[in-house]
Amino acid sequence: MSRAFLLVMDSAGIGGAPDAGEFFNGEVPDTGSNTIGHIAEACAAGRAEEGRSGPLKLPNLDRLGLGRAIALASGLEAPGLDAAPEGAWGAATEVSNGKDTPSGHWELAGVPVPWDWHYFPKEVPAFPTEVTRALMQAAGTDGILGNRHASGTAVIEEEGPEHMSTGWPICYTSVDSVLQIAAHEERFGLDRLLDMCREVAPLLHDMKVGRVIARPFVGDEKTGFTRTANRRDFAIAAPGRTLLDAAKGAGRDVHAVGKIGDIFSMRGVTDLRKGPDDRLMGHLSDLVDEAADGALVFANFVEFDTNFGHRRDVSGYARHLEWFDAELGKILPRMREGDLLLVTADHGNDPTFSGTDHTRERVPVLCHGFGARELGLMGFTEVGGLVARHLDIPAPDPDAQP
Ligand SMILES: O=P(O)(O)O[C@H]1O[C@H](CO)[C@@H](O)[C@H]1O
Ligand SMILES: [Mn+2]
Ligand SMILES: [Mn+2]
Repeated sequence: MSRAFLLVMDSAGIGGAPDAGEFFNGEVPDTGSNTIGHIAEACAAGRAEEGRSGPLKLPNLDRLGLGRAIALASGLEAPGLDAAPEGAWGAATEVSNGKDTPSGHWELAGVPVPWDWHYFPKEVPAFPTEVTRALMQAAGTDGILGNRHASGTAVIEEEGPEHMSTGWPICYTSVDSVLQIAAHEERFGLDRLLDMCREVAPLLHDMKVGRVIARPFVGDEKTGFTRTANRRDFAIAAPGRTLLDAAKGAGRDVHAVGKIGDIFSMRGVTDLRKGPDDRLMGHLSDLVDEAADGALVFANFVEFDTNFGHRRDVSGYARHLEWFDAELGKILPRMREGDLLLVTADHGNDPTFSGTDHTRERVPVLCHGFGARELGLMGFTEVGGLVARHLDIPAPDPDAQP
């Protein structure tokens, strides 16, 4: 038996989604967005020179077939990504009606989202009275701050001082189906924030709001406020039998690295390892040695998205890609005979694009362990199917009980 390592570079899309025009950044449709492709172009043109320099260097991802996958997905010949593939490569197209993390991950794990998510309106207040009341009750406060669409880093700068004086939680949303709660780890308390999220989550899930997200931060008015790695997502449980359910049901170890545990509400997970991305890479490296035959290792690297995509930081995104690629170069030679390592993404977040939100894109499917071949265009669910077949476990099934 052999293992499967499924790695999600959060938001590392490669353009070309046929329905991109139905998704928006503000008023601008996502048509033409291409996260990795546009980063490669910006790097080649000398427009991504902060903390790095020159053309985008991703030799390991490219050897797996990244450049070919970008061309297949979007028609773009990405500068510097022109290696002859040694891996099995393709590009996947999403069908779920959402360009968010849970939609992408569930569908990759074999279960597309069967409902329309609820989104809060771009009004102030954004939340209906029922929700605001529930938030105040769960916090034990006389009010909440925010109550609008906001960027998470901006909203803690804007509302942080009042949060420190009143102790009221900062509640905000985005174009995604989320209710986010930011609170100071000491002033408000991390455990209290997590309890608050846990308490209001069922009400929001009933409304088909995908996630309640705890966004703890530290700092003060003088030095500024910074978010910590203690983010927690309280997500609706996936409908149907996911890849994780299938693996756990077959008696396999399922190692969730990063936010995978949160995204799947811990269902189908037997071991959870968290931390910032550099620590996640350490966990992944440990699991290359430790994971048992037949195990599924499912990892999400979130910083592409949170630190660079939403921040429209092209140099930062390029740096993180180059870091990931270099780390992958140390992991790949340590794969055992019969192991599968598959690198993919859950949606786009093109840092060269309009707005600050995700972009609807196809994603790469890059495999080590299947030899060199073209997998072509496929659906997101086929990624879960490929992994299940490799592990010789039942296929994920959206219509089956978990
Ligand atoms: O601006 P921040 O708080 O990082 O928000 C981002 O994080 C949310 C969850 O991934 C997304 O909906 C996006 O808006
Ligand atoms: Mn994501
Ligand atoms: Mn995001």
